[in-house]
Amino acid sequence: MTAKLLDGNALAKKLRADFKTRAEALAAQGTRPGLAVILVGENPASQVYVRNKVNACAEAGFHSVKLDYPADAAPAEVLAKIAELNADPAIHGILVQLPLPPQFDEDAVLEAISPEKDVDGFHAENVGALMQGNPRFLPCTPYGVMKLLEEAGGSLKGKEAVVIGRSNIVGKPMAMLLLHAGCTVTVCHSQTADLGFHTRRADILVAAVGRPRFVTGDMVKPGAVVIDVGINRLPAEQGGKLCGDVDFDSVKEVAGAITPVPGGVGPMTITMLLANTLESAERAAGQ
Ligand SMILES: Nc1nc(=O)c2c([nH]1)NC[C@@H]1CN(c3ccc(C(=O)N[C@@H](CCC(=O)O)C(=O)O)cc3)C=[N+]21
Ligand SMILES: [Mg+2]
Repeated sequence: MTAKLLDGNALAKKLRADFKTRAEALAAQGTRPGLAVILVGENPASQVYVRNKVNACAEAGFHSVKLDYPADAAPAEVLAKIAELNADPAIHGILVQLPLPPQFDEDAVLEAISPEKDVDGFHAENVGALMQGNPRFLPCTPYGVMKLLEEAGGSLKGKEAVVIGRSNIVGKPMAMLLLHAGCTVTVCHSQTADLGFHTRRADILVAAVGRPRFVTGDMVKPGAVVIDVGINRLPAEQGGKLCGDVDFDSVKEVAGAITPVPGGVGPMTITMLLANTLESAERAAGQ
């Protein structure tokens, strides 16, 4: 292995210790950071993520509430709860776990969250603010990736960055953050003609495709920083374990630095959710 391992668990632990100190200081002045997480349905992966988020809050000294709805919940009921949380002074962040069941209009739900409490950064107002270079909340996964890149060291200015994936949650905001950091950014996707041509030019390569082990060593420039956003559960007959969008074994021999799965981007996503909730609470307390 030649690549340096970018350890998301270690960085998350360091950042969360600082958040805990800040949360306790804020609580001593009467404002304990509070997060509400809404989960609709019984998707087992979503249940794990939501439980991890709630546990992370408790460990950092945040208040949290978890609201569970059955898969056949009426959208109006969830929207009424969001309105209630928008007005609740003990809640500084509201997260509705995605995906939602088919009877929901996801955009309508995201727009119902107060932009001041939209700690996912998915509300149109916050997406627009990010585009303009005036962000209120950075979307947690791309925000976590920027922290990992900071940890990798070296300036981002003038670097070639390639993002594979163009989702609203990861690919698009990721490209915007890299652009703001001074990278020359290329966004690749399923219709990209010659993917390898682009990825082999990347000093920084971010994979958010949702296909297990999609990025292989031959697609990577020697010395590149490779960030794996993928979380794929392999079928039971292949061991049932988690794997990323990057073929770790071949890429680690070529890259200069690489994130593992698990233990890379995932724990940083939750960490930046805490960061946004804490920031929101600090703002609410007038700091
Ligand atoms: N409104 C909304 N906001 C989200 O931020 C959001 C969402 N919906 N829907 C689903 C995705 C996925 N996501 C993850 C968070 C943590 C890990 C994580 O902690 N992963 C661990 C492994 C966890 C495991 O064992 O399954 C790791 O990579 O080390 C993964 C994935 C947040 N998401
Ligand atoms: Mg895509």
